[in-house]
Amino acid sequence: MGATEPDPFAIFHAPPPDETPGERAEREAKEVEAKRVSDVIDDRLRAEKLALKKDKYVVRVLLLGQAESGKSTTLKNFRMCYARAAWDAERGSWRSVIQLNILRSITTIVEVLQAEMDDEPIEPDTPTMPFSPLTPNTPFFEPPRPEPPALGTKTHPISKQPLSSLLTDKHQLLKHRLGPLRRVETDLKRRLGEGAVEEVDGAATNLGALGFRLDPDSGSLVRKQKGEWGVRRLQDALEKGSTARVGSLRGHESNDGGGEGGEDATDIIAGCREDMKALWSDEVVRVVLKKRKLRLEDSAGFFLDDLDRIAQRNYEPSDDDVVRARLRTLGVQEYRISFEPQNTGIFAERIPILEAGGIGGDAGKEWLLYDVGGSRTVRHAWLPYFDNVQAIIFLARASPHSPFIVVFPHNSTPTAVSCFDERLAEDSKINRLEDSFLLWRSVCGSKLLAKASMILFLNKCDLLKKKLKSGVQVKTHLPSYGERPNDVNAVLKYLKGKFRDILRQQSPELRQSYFYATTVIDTKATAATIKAVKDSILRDYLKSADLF
Ligand SMILES: Nc1nc2c(ncn2[C@@H]2O[C@H](COP(=O)(O)OP(=O)(O)OP(=O)(O)O)[C@@H](O)[C@H]2O)c(=O)[nH]1
Ligand SMILES: [Mg+2]
Repeated sequence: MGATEPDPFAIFHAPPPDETPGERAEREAKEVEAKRVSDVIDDRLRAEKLALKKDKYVVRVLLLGQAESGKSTTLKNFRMCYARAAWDAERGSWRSVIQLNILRSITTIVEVLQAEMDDEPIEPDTPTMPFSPLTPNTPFFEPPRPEPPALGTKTHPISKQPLSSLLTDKHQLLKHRLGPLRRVETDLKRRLGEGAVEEVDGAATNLGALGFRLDPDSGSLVRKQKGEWGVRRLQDALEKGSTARVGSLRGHESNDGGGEGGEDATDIIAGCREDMKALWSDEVVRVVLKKRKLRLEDSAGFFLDDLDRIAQRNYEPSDDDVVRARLRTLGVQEYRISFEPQNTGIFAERIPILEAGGIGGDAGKEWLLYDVGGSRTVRHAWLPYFDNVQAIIFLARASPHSPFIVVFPHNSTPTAVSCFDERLAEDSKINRLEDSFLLWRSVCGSKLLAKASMILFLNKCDLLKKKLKSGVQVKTHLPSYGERPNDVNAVLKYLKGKFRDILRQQSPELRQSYFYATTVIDTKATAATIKAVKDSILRDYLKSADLF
């Protein structure tokens, strides 16, 4: 239509010929309002379109796997490599988590000593889940079922050997002097946990079978729930934890665990450094721990060998400390990482081509990484995140694991420690591995995830190495392992084969897959793995989006 031609619709918009000045004012006001509303709608549509366009180019990666398999630790490695500024800003606030990890170890030892002094019997071994054949399509997001005791599992108490004669006034004194640390621990727990205390996967630790719970008011463990804590919003928890102040060791209760009059948790911990060191280095204490099958040095968040460095007033966590710190994830944590083209290898090569073609110049720059809680009770929270996922990084523990629960009668402190007890280890290990296989099977078989690349980390290779070196025979714990060599490479090959078979059988369609043997607390080695993973995810993403 030419610019000079009359608008045929103008008649519909024209004011009535007999319009009064009042009507005119009213009409004009209505027109202004209509225009405003129309503009708002247009803006919103534009924003939505832009967001949709941007969203299309966001790479979504989910970290999945059992509890304590190393998901959060892997994510820490990612952030250390590719979100350095945010990582540096957050590092200091991990101090309270590391302190809590230390306090947990100390109060556990104190509890053990008390149990030994009281000549408490060691509880019978925990009944374990019977090994069942892998069932196709087993849903993993169901609430946990109570676990029946293993068929034919014998429970006979470990013989009582009172060490009380070796426990002297020195131990009483240490116990007395370190006793108040429990209050600091309680306070840190309360702050870091933000009341988000949930029941934990019984299958992973056998605690479900025993039934413990963490009392949110006192922060102490009582039967029927679990002795760890978790957070929904990590940053919030870290911030709160880092400001923890507690009542003085000399007596008065803290107000909400803190307040102006309280001592800083760091001061109290620094003040107890020599006593904590004396406790941990005491030979009799080591014998008691061994007797009660507590291998703290192999447990998550172990820092007792670093007390000289960490129990200081001016302690600042190092990268390695943060990587080794243990804070259980509950719910789903989302992390955004923006990759800069110059640092992204394959991505850097492709960007000019993509931009020249005018398509998806931003493709693959923005990543959303989702870290989830791995215990059975929180797996239901994974499902809403399965949509539109580019890759799954699945963490499985390479190390045969036999959680052994020591039950303390007073104010119970259950501790799952990776150590081998011949009787228990066999069942527990198989169950744990079975759970991991079932989980992997469910993830591989999910139709929602059919197009996602699958990346498997067989993690905790350092522990595997350590255990094999100590003489543990894999076939004892995993009968199907047969007569294969009892060395790291053979075990990894065997596990990889199993996981690969499941992937092939269960995947709804052909997909990319990658397998890595990892020790994600080794940040240097992991940096290389993470880079390879990033590049392959990106390559697959660009291919799938027809941008490559
Ligand atoms: N020795 C050793 N420890 C590891 C390794 N990977 C992780 N850890 C430690 O194991 C503990 C548990 O790791 P997380 O990353 O918190 O486990 P997760 O899978 O996030 O566990 P949830 O949050 O409970 O699901 C932490 O204290 C880590 O430092 C490893 O390769 N070797
Ligand atoms: Mg985690």
